[in-house]
Amino acid sequence: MGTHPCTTIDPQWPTPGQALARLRSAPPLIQCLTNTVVQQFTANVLLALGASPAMDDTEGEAGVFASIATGVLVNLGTPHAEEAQAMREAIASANAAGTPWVLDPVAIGALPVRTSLAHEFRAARPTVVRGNASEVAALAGAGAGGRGTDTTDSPEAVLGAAAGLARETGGGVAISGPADLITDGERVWRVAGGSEWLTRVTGGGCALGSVVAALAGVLMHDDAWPAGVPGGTEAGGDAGEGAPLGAGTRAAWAATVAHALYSVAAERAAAASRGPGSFAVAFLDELSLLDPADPALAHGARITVAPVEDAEHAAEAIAVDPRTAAGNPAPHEIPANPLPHHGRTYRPTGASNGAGTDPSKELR
Ligand SMILES: Nc1ncnc2c1ncn2[C@@H]1O[C@H](COP(=O)(O)OP(=O)(O)OP(=O)(O)O)[C@@H](O)[C@H]1O
Ligand SMILES: Cc1ncsc1CCO
Repeated sequence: MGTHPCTTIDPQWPTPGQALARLRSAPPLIQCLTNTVVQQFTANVLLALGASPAMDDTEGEAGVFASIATGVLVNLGTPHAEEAQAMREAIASANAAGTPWVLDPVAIGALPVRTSLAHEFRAARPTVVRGNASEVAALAGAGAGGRGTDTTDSPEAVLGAAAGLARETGGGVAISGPADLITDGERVWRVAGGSEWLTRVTGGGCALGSVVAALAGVLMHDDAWPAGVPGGTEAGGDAGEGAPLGAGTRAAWAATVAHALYSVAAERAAAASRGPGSFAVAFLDELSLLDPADPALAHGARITVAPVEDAEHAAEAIAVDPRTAAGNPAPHEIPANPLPHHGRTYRPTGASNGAGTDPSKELR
């Protein structure tokens, strides 16, 4: 490859469409130890995509289940004592089996039980950490957390901390927001698009974690993915031409693919929705209708990449909206919410581009 590996997406890496085809040809079994609020929505999201969910968070059997699962989600939204113990079992079992697992540190920062658990689990080296910007910053030791389950930071502002976290765990770190940022510690992939309606349905981020677990399960041990491509050490670093593709880089790319699939389905659902209720239903429909051959699921359709050594430079580079590039879909106009919204104007937190800075796209 003549080009610096940090600024290219290798054409040999599976596209979102190819990854989706592989997922559907052999549906991954995804164990979700997740919060009580989002269990059904999460299971439905996985089913709609083509994966097979199982919400086994029972102490004494969660570890047994993790030994046969394709991927595992550990989400700290409602971390009761028994579930916390089940999480320990599942993580130990997943690590022993080499099964990818995703940590979603929901609302950590000020809350002691989940914050302590998140740091305990971080030391077990999650394949992917997925959270909103405040959650990722808190896990990286660079922030005090958000407002409950909502972020008070932008993904761009916490990118440097996220990259440090990725280098420490040797995995990928994914930050959701108006545009999603995913890093392996060396470079950052930006996924454009999506829909603000995802923030108005509970579990928009939590279910995304399960989709990341599904794609990591499909792609981490994918034989069709060439092993010797530029860029990547064990920790995801840039080892140069011909070096083995690191686990961290694979994890970050699997997470990027998951975010791209999610983003396309959300945009299409938003176009067919009147509000959060119809959006949630349409989103499940659109996930199931995703077509692997759709040009919107090619590499360049919404994914851009930049080096992360200099986080400021990376934030600048990725601030260029790739949707203006040839072959990309026009950004979807989010319809105004026709319902009164408790007399307040909803402003997406942490917006630095796209819908977040366009007042015409506010939900009122
Ligand atoms: N302003 C926005 N515009 C478009 N998409 C958005 C916006 N904010 C978030 N999203 C999308 O919503 C999804 C969930 O991200 P979010 O940051 O809300 O997660 P979260 O806070 O962890 O969610 P939760 O804890 O409610 O499950 C992601 O797919 C993200 O891309
Ligand atoms: C609302 C809520 N409370 C704890 S977890 C959760 C789901 C969204 O994160």
